[in-house]
Amino acid sequence: MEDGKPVWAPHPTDGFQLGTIVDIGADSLTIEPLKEKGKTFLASVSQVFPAEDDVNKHVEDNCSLMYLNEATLLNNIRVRYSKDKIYTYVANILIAVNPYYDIPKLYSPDTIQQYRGRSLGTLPPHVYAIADKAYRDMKVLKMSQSIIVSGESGAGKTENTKFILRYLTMSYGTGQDIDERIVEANPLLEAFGNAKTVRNNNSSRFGKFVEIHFNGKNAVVGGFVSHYLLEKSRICTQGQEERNYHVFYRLCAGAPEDIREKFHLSSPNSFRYLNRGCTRYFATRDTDQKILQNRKSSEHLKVGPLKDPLLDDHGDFNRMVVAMKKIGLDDAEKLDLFRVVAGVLHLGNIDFEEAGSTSGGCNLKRQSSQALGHCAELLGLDEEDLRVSLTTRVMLTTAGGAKDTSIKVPLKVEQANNARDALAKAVYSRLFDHVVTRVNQCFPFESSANFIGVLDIAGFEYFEHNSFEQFCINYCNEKLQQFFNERILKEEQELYQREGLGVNEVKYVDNQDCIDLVESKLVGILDILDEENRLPQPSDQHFTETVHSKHKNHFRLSVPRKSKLTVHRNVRDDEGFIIRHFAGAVCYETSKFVEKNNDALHMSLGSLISESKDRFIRELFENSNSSKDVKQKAGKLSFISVGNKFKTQLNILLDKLRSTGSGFIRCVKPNLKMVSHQFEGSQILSQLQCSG
Ligand SMILES: Nc1ncnc2c1ncn2[C@@H]1O[C@H](COP(=O)(O)OP(=O)(O)OP(=O)(O)O)[C@@H](O)[C@H]1O
Repeated sequence: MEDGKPVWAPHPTDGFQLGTIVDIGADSLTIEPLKEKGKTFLASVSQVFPAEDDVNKHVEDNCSLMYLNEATLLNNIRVRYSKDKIYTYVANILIAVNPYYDIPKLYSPDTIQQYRGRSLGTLPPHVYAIADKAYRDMKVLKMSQSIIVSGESGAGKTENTKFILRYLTMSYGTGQDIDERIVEANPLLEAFGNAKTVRNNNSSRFGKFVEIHFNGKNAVVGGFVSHYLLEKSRICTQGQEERNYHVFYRLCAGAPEDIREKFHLSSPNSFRYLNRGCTRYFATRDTDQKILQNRKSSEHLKVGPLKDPLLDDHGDFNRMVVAMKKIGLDDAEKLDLFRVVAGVLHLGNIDFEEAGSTSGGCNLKRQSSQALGHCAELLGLDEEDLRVSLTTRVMLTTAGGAKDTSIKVPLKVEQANNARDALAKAVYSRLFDHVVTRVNQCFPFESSANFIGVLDIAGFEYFEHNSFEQFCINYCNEKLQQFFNERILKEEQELYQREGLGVNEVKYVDNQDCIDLVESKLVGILDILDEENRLPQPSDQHFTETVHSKHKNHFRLSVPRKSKLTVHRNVRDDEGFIIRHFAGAVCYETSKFVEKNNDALHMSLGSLISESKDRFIRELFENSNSSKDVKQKAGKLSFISVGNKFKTQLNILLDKLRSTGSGFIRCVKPNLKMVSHQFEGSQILSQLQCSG
């Protein structure tokens, strides 16, 4: 840094500000901001960076900045964003800032045409350029390719994924039905797997890897979607400002009268699984008038609809129906899907009260009988069987003279509530699996030469309270970061060395120890959790204590009281742990880890649902709780591990990624208000740091 020349120094909201160095201390610098002459502040030497001569100039590739550092990179993105240039390269990696509005012509068919077959860098940075590079690499190297799209919730991963899919099918499709089906599959997946959260009105609550397959002549022949970790807690409860999955509201708002009657639908107000969250519909002024008054919640009637340029529950219902038709679902299949969604809503309305006898059990509340009837009817169950299965649990005796005799154990109100919610989660998540399977059947291919896969999965997450969901997603991000390091840093450096280029070694932290902490056999956190689940009386506390005792001096693990944040210091040692991730330390609260790690229904519910009179419901539960299985497992604790299933899926995914060429897109959310033209520097900086 030269004397008197402007530098970038930290700023609490903008990330960095321009200033000049007025004094140099042992390890800090005194800075005078350009905007506030006469006022000075101290900054550590490591946080002050040289500025470009012209800070209003911008470049398409950050690597061509005179000084490449955190501050100049942030400034370059800021200047470009102010000119609607949301895409910027860092060598081959694309940074994409969410504009939160439609930039004219940015994704038009003409633009698609322009990028076709053009090398990276010949046209302005664009997601299409990354898609085309993947295609050309696939063609030239005769090797499948992957594009990893990452970023926090609301950063634009799903939108960019869709742009890639549309680009590839439009540019390299055969112009046949299959191209349209690949694009049309999205609204369907989004209806069942996306929801309004405080961070994103259309948040994907599952991860996905979408493959587009090509034949030997490099034309599109089909597609395949793999999905990961649907957020199940949302099916039963949502935060006050959040909603359940879109399909519930779309059905309530948009279903024609005959469907509404058949499935006994009404406003979101009247369903427990909806009315504890936000019950308003997304609508425009016009579409709001199309929704019948008796389908609107009191909240909606009072404050009006939610607004989002891309969402409209009434219109989206019709679009969803059209998408179903286009991908080949007939009317009966469509009604099957709606029926199960409605069945879940009625199931949620079943309430229990203490039985008032000495049994310690519970009964259904009288006013729940209608909900019970509707639910049983829609899910093809016997009303009485459903009542009994929700309020009692069957156990087989394992010893003594009466071995293998089944006994009915009454459930307490809280246990019955849990059983009901577990059934709702199981039914809905099976339904979601079915939607994905069905989507995959609609673009089948017999064989393919290569594929281009696009990974759209949640980025690193840390909130004030973090649970099993964040634990899984951050474990996934550790694995992806390791892959990124391997691909971008390690392989590039090896190349430089091979070619004898004197490039300074870029240091990065190997995170294998963190991955091992989670996934090692027996001593890894996932295996410790499974072990806990198999105990006769598993508990979150015991699990947490075991984690701490097995990894006492692990560099990556510590107890919550060592946190820098007060909220975490209040968490007891047996209530949580801190993991030092590559992107920062996260405190996980382990309450419900045991429950969330188990996908099995209790025995009575398992056999009830898998023996439904309804063919569709039976098919959803095929290969899971078959009655034979259940009987065999009787006496033992039924347990299906969520964590280890995810680990297996993730390892398959990573093997796949390692066997393909790769491209990376880092999506950035410009502000927390979800509005256009607002660049909040400091939080963007932390996203860039999180992405390594
Ligand atoms: N390129 C874009 N142009 C216009 N609007 C965009 C663009 N990218 C994103 N958006 C807007 O931002 C919203 C959030 O984007 P998106 O759903 O893709 O985020 P995400 O990273 O997938 O989030 P999540 O992890 O919650 O699913 C979109 O619904 C859309 O309104």
